[in-house]
Amino acid sequence: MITVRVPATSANLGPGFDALGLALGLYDEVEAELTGDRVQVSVEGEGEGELDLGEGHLVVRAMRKAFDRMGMEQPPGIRLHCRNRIPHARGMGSSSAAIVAGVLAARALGPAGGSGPGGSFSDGEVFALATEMEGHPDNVAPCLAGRLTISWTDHGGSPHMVKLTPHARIRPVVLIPSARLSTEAARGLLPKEVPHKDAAFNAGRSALLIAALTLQPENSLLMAATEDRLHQNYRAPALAGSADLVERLRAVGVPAVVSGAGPTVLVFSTPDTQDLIAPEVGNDWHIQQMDVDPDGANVQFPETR
Ligand SMILES: Nc1ncnc2c1ncn2[C@@H]1O[C@H](COP(=O)(O)OP(=O)(O)OP(=O)(O)O)[C@@H](O)[C@H]1O
Ligand SMILES: N[C@@H](CCO)C(=O)O
Repeated sequence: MITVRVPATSANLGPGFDALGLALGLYDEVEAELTGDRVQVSVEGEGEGELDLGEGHLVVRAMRKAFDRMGMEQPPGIRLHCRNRIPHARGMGSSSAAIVAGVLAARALGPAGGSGPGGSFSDGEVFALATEMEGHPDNVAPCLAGRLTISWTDHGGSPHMVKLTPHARIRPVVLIPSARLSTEAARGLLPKEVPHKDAAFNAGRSALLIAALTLQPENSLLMAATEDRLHQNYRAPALAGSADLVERLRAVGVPAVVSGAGPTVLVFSTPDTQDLIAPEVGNDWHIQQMDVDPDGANVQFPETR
């Protein structure tokens, strides 16, 4: 039996739509083994009593895809125990985490017993398969690698990433509501085309954000660098309270954005702004300061536990 640990992630970070992502110190753990003749899934925490416990479970679906991709015969029996802490459909990368967990579990339980770079299923192939299932690389990249990632897809459709280290002054804070919003519904609100001036605006802000998060974490730069014109306004009708909260926080000088497809709000707090957050946030939100996860997903084999 192996255990896969996968971090929550926040994508977009304001202007970096489908490109930027941050790994957070909140983890799902999946114990997996090949056994018996059927799929048995148990879930503890998020999704308990809600999720499909058979072939339809997202981790199982990702394992099946990975076994196919590795050219391995499908094992009839899979046993999973999932300890879920990442909230679902809140913009904290729960689906990417489940997909990455499944692909890494399948690789670890597959013929090569967990091939790394140069093995029969490389890290690049893991990234590509997880991105194909998720649809975009911005949550998958930090989930696999940790820290702050810039990800993109080349003309052949393969994903790539660069990993950066956020400055130690940056303390991410997430404000999590109880309401959910599926990524699919949130993507359905986006227009097919945007004005050129808005695209240019976001290009500049994204570049500035990388500088502000890694080199110059000054609040005035973070405020400008977290402005967005490509997705948050279009999604505002479905984000109701989150859009209002982002506006209220920004009005008092706190660099707040919608986390992923929402509705969680992400703040890049610094020692200068951390005390400004709580007074703007009502009781309906769970406030959590987060560490940045440094290393991304990992697999523990029995001998390493
Ligand atoms: N640990 C899990 N196990 C099984 N299914 C999961 C798990 N996590 C998420 N899912 C599935 O993915 C859905 C949420 O995915 P969705 O892409 O809508 O949101 P998200 O990944 O939480 O947010 P975002 O992509 O904006 O960060 C859940 O409703 C559930 O069906
Ligand atoms: N970039 C994605 C992240 C959520 O999966 C979006 O905003 O739709």
